[in-house]
Amino acid sequence: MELKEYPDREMLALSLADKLASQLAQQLRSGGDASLCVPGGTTPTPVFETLSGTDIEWERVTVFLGDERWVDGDHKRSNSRLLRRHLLKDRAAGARYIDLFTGDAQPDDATADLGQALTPHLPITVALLGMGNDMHTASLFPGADGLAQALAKDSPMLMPIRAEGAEEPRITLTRSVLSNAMHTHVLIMGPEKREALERAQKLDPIEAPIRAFLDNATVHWAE
Ligand SMILES: O=C(O)[C@H](O)[C@@H](O)[C@H](O)[C@H](O)COP(=O)(O)O
Repeated sequence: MELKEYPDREMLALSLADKLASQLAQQLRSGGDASLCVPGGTTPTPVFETLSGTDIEWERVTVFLGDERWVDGDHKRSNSRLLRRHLLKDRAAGARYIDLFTGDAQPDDATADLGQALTPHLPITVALLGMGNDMHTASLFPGADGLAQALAKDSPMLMPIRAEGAEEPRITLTRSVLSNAMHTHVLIMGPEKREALERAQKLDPIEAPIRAFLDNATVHWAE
């Protein structure tokens, strides 16, 4: 794991957006299309705002979330809504977007079709992960139903998740997909998350799911 500390959140957002764009561009230059997996939550908004204006060939980039809350796309807790407002606009409006919320009654009904839609875009070129203070990432929450299966090296690509720390059922990409990304970045801000990261480094993924992705990751932190 590499830890990058920034003097402030603005510097972090500018520098990280630049890094993500250059890794996508590098993949595009090599001739293939690229995929970008991003987190929901509140932290990534400034990174999305900068990234959306970067000059790469977005038409050849497929964007999807690492997890989605099972709510309509216009619900205030929808991660897709956040992406449409802050990332999939400006130059990045040209990107292809795979929406993990299918409108099925339950996330369980959506995993097979979504797995088919995502497969052509794997391995993920660039994965950006967030982390909660409880050390969850994507919707891999400590104590969630099925967490051991989601963290297995041969996990199904996507799983429905129900967990105490989550307000609604969710769908999440799992270890087998997220840990195979060509480039992995973790974005955290503030002292509590820094402390949680340090705790996670000493724990097993079943207690600290972010741990499963740290070995090959660059962690970006600002106060
Ligand atoms: O849908 C979600 O909630 C996320 O994808 C989740 O994994 C998020 O990255 C962390 O919970 C951090 O969230 P914050 O950035 O809001 O602290």
